[in-house]
Amino acid sequence: MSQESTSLSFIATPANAVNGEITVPGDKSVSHRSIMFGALAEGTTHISGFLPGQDCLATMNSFKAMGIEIEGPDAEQNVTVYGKGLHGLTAPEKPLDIGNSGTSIRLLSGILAGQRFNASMAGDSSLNKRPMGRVITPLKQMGANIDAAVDGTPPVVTQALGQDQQLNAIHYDLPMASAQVKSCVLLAGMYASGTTSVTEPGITRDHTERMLTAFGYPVTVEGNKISIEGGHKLKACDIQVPGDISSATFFMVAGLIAKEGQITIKNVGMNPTRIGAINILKQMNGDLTVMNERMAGGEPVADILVKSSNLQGIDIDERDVPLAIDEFPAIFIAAACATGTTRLRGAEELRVKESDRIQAMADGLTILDINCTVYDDGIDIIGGQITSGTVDSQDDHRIAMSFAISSLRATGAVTILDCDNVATSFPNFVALANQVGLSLNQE
Ligand SMILES: O=C(O)C1=C[C@@H](OP(=O)(O)O)[C@@H](O)[C@H](O)C1
Ligand SMILES: C=C(OP(=O)(O)O)C(=O)O
Repeated sequence: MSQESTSLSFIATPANAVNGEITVPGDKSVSHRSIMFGALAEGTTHISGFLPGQDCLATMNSFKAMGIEIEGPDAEQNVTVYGKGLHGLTAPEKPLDIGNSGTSIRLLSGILAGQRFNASMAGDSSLNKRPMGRVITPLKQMGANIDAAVDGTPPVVTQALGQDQQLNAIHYDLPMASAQVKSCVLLAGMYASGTTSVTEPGITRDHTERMLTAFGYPVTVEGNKISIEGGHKLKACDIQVPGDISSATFFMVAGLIAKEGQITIKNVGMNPTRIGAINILKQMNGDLTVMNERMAGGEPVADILVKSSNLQGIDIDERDVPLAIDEFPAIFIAAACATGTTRLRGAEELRVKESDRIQAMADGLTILDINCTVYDDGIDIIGGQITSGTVDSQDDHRIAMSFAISSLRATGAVTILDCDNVATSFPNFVALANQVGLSLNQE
């Protein structure tokens, strides 16, 4: 499986102002799903604005290994997927290498559970520590022959369904607010006889539901219950991937904490299930203006104007947690630069991401002389003066990028170890950061 990372470091030296207009790369969740649905659809799907990050390329390569012809991404990030229908995948010759991507392995588990061939998936050292029991439990209830290692981590291994066997439809109450688990069960539901449904304990990103509809597959949403009947078809369509709000958040926080300046971030996806970071940063007194709201490819998008602000600590509303789940490392940097204390609770899911993001951020903030107290499901951060030092990203892209922007308010250089995985979600982060005025070097 994937090699250990080769230890790229970032050296971020303080800078006063950020300025300019940028466009961030395509949304990771939408890019993954565009390949998956395109591959399982009948006809040719054209994708524009695809994210050429390692995570989405792992999804693409997995479908190529299962016989799907895919062209691109070209220089404009266009991708063409020649779909073969719900039953057109063929057995991969080797285990699928999923790299660093939790979304790929969990959504693919739902798809592979419905196939008539055996398959196996594993990834890098970070992914191979993440919990897969959360998808294996509902898939086994559906009659899938799927397993992971004894401790519930990858490899995830699926055995072919028998010639006359189909998955059973189930109702599943999600034990945690997870769009990956919800999507996994809905994808398996396409291969089940009858209607499969899930209820979620909190609203999570709804890109799967939106894309099923865009591909002409009926899906019903009633409150927090989503239902899908097996046996329908996906029909190829064109997908415009919006800019990733999770990537944009690093530049929102950069613009807010910088002592001077303003940044405009163009074409950011504004799906209501993803805007928790905007809600939280506005409550912290952040000067963010959402402009030119419009629809593109079935998803709302807008431009965001960000101005230097005096941030205030807040108690984060727990309802915003799943809507901002990937943005907390960057929000913690905003909290470190705010006046007073920011309190987060109900965010235990942060402990099972690419790293334990509560502990990884607390470790780095402590090295930079910011006081914080860690809880099982959250953290208190007391705003203060960020100093300088060497922090470990723990191989987690979002931890690396968050500490890179912390340098805007540091008294000296912030060195960040193990930054290779920034390429999983944001390949041109360093170039864009330097373009707006950060001082970021790599070695
Ligand atoms: O469905 C998705 O595309 C994602 C769901 C979230 O994970 P969980 O479902 O584990 O919360 C998120 O953290 C991840 O980056 C992408
Ligand atoms: C958690 C993340 O991704 P994944 O679960 O797909 O690895 C992320 O990108 O922050």
